[in-house]
Amino acid sequence: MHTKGSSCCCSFEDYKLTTEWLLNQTRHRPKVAVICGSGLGLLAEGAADKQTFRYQDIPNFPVSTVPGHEGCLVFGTIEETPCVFMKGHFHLCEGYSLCQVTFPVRIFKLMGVEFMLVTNASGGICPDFKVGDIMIIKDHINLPGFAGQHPLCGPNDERFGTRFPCMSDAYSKDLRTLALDVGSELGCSDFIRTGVYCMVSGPNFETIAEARVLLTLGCDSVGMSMVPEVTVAKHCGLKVLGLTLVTNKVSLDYSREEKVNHDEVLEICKMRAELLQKLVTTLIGRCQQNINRQ
Ligand SMILES: O=P(O)(O)O[C@H]1O[C@H](CO)[C@@H](O)[C@H]1O
Ligand code: HPA
Repeated sequence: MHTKGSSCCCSFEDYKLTTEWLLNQTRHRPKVAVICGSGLGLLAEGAADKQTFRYQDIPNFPVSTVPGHEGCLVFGTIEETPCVFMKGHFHLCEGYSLCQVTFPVRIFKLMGVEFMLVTNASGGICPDFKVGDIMIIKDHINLPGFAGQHPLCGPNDERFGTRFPCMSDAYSKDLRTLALDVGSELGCSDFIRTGVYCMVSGPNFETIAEARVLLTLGCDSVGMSMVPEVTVAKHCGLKVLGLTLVTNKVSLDYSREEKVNHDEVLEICKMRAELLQKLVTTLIGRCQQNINRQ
């Protein structure tokens, strides 16, 4: 794997090599992939028959450098659904190219994954949002993409998808409806929201002027990840659900004294991890019913 500007630096052979390595090391054949954002690695704990690989031991895999990202791939089953969990993912601000950030998504596709559930932490922009709310992502704004930092820039490999993919339905409507239903069954409708997520490159949290711009643009929450993975997943035909945990309220007002920091973000993730795990586990069971019906 080599780096070439911001465009794709991985060849089809790189993806194939990693996929074959994993398929040779595990008997699991995942249908669902779950990407666990900051402090949300616990989501993998509900899986049975687990097999774990550290990122540094997987050929071509980047390694996690952000606190709260354990850096391992966990295969297992949830209610008989074969799954793979990424305990930790990669960020542009760690210095990775977007091709490296999204590398695992194409591995999942080549392994036979059909559904991808992405979770992360974000700051609430919508004034109605409260800390601890879980937002089902309806749509996103790819702010780095506006500036040419886009995971699909560079030569297009038709084996993954078309040159100009449609992104108006990146987040599956069926899965969003399912998530709302499951949330209501679990009695957490009060803090389940739906909205538009915006990705910024980070690593700094937003200035107040930037936060006001995001509000004007129609963003409900803001974070430093997820959009590249979702874009690449949609490009290669995966069905995607995005859940973001609102870990802090983004300051829109110069008189507000609170200052956000990553420890606080991890603290809120810890507080909500058990509930998110229940939500994700139940959703995976329902995805299986969907797979069986196909
Ligand atoms: O997106 P995840 O990995 O959850 O991490 C979130 O938490 C970090 C900030 O505290 C940022 O990296 C933001 O994107
Ligand atoms: O306020 C935030 N801004 C950007 N990313 C984040 N991740 C958690 N909270 C935030």
